[in-house]
Amino acid sequence: MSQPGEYELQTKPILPEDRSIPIGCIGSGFIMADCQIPAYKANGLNPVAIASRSPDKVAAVAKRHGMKSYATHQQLLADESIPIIDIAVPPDVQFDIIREVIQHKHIRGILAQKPLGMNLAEAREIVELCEAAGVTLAVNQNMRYDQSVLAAKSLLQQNALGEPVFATIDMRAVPHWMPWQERLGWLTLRIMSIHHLDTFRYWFGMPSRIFASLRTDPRTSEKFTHVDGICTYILEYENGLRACSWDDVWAGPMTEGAGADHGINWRIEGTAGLAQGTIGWPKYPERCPSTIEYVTKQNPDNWFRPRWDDVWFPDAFAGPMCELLCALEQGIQPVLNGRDNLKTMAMVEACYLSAQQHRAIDPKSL
Ligand SMILES: NC(=O)C1=CN([C@@H]2O[C@H](COP(=O)(O)OP(=O)(O)OC[C@H]3O[C@@H](n4cnc5c(N)ncnc54)[C@H](OP(=O)(O)O)[C@@H]3O)[C@@H](O)[C@H]2O)C=CC1
Ligand SMILES: O=C1CO[C@H](CO)[C@@H](O)[C@@H]1O
Repeated sequence: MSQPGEYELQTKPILPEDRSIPIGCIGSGFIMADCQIPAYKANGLNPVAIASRSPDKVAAVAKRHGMKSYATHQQLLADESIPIIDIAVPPDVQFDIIREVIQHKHIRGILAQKPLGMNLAEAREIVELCEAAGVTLAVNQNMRYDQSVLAAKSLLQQNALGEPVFATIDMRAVPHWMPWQERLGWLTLRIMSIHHLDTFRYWFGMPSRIFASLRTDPRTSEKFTHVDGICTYILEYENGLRACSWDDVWAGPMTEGAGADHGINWRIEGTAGLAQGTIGWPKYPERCPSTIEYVTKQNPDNWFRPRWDDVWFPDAFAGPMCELLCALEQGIQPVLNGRDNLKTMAMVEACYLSAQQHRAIDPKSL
């Protein structure tokens, strides 16, 4: 029974009516093999075939998940029974693959990985090519489907917190290493901060200005030169809201043995209430659900602490694919559509520019 100040919160994606639409997967690394495909299967979706660079690895992943394996993605794309393509390859490889995908008239939808392009200009080209080809493009900004992020969005949509005043994401955690990061010289902004920037945009819309300050990660700078190690940024909104995040992917000398006190906390303060939570992925492979707790002026002595068993890695990875399939069923654009994602890409670009020029940047001007 609900009490005053208690809200119905969404923590799961909306499933498509028809879950049997065949999905073809390109890439067989961690995120495809251990997160995307298991999440699709758990929700009754239908990933049928997979292809990537190394046929032996692909065959092993295909066997594990009961899928067909193709030796090349070109062979997969030629299979006219597969209208949906799910891509999870390094960012510098993604554009060429999308270019090939849209040559095939039977393909109706693409779920691409974040970052959509190597930079905003490339992401724009991808969006324009997909639009011209009539292929629906969605981007896998799946932090939006982290259960606590969805729950917070529900609170905001129901105006439970009043006008948002101040919001923070405090990350002290080391993301899993992807070998191509060294080749690209990227550590945090296009890898992890892109999720936090996208989450702020999902919660509050597009900011007017971003001020970012970055420094190198002392551990990674021994391996390769980068600018985006530990990243801090402040988003300024016209209505006075300030949202900021510090993405500390070093987390103290954690991996050098000084203890493992790591995690991610978020908090939204509004004129009528406060919500705060944790993000569970840093404990992966342990299944550690994200959390939320909130209190409002309607019932000031009562903190509500709804809980669930689902986790971001892997469960939340069903969200963007469900969204794409629902959008195709209804003949509309997914909320996570490619053109909309250009705003998130612009926010990332604004962070790079801001840090370089030591001034606030309006992402809408890029
Ligand atoms: N949305 C999210 O939460 C997350 C998104 N990601 C994104 O997903 C993507 C993949 O990440 P992840 O799985 O962790 O990375 P991995 O390095 O584990 O896997 C990359 C995959 O791409 C394949 N690949 C590499 N080069 C090529 C190529 N030239 N042509 C075709 N395939 C190629 C690799 O092949 P091979 O098996 O031969 O090495 C491998 O199967 C990245 O864009 C990353 O940013 C990653 C983590 C989380
Ligand atoms: O997108 C992402 C989400 O979180 C992961 C945590 O290991 C990152 O590595 C990744 O790139």
